[in-house]
Amino acid sequence: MTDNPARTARLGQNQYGKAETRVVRITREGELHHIKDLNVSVSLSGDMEDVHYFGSNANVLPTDTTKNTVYAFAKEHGIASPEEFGLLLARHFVGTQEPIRRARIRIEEYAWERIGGPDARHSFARTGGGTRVAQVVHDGERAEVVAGLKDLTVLNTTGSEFRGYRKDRYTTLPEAYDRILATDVSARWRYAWTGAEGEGAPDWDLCYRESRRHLLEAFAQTYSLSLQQTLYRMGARVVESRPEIEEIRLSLPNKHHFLVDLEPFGLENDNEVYFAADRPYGLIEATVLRDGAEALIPADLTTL
Ligand SMILES: O=c1[nH]c(=O)c2[nH]c(=O)[nH]c2[nH]1
Repeated sequence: MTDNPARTARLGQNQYGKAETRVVRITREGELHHIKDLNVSVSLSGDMEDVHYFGSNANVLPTDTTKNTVYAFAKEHGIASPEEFGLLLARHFVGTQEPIRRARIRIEEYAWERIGGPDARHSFARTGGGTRVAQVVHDGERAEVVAGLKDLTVLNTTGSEFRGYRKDRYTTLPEAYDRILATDVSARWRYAWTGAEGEGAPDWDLCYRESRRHLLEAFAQTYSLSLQQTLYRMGARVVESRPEIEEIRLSLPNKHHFLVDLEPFGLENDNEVYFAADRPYGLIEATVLRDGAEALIPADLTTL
């Protein structure tokens, strides 16, 4: 079987797996406990014509099994980093199941910080400060690792202008000489590493920590003439500082803060009271590449 039973239709791109398996792994060193908290989505593809055309499940590893594998691997291998855990899973599915040719593992990691003072060993609070994300794709030969973060909310209370822009008969926006600049940073960066023989893997945790730090420092240190300019500086800082990274894509909503008109109350608003609008928002997105690198991160980060 593999013949298409229909005359005018054929199967296109397809993938399957268990989405959003939530796994919490506790590691205990005596009374000192460590926590890793992940949301893991598995997508497998390969020789899947027969299940779609004829309902033959002979090539289908159940999605339930992929979920169980996530839990079993958390026990057997622990979770060093989302990138490493994703690579372990991707290599396992492609390496042990003949019909599966490609595995994509997407992981979100929720961070916890210790609470309870100096003696705290087993109490944690979920941190704000964004969610770490990683995606690993493995096709039996090459690996591609794209990592990043999302929902990291940042704000500058000064050091931001927006003026000198084009104006037409619909333009009402007043020029801003000193505005609030706020955004939720969503960033994805692609590693040059492909998992070839003898190629040492990057230190995933270090690269994550440092890239996050560079993004935040560039946001804070850039005197902004537009969010576009700030975005470019943030991306360029990462590419210039981390040789492991070939390409970074940023998606930055411009979280507008409008000065409230206090005149009706006989009060002056000297850049002190703002209305924080949640929508609509400007959406500024761009990729920053190392010279000579290929742009491989998709334009729409919500699909990644
Ligand atoms: O930083 C900005 N970039 C824009 O393109 C834009 N457009 C707008 O209305 N406000 C802003 N701010």
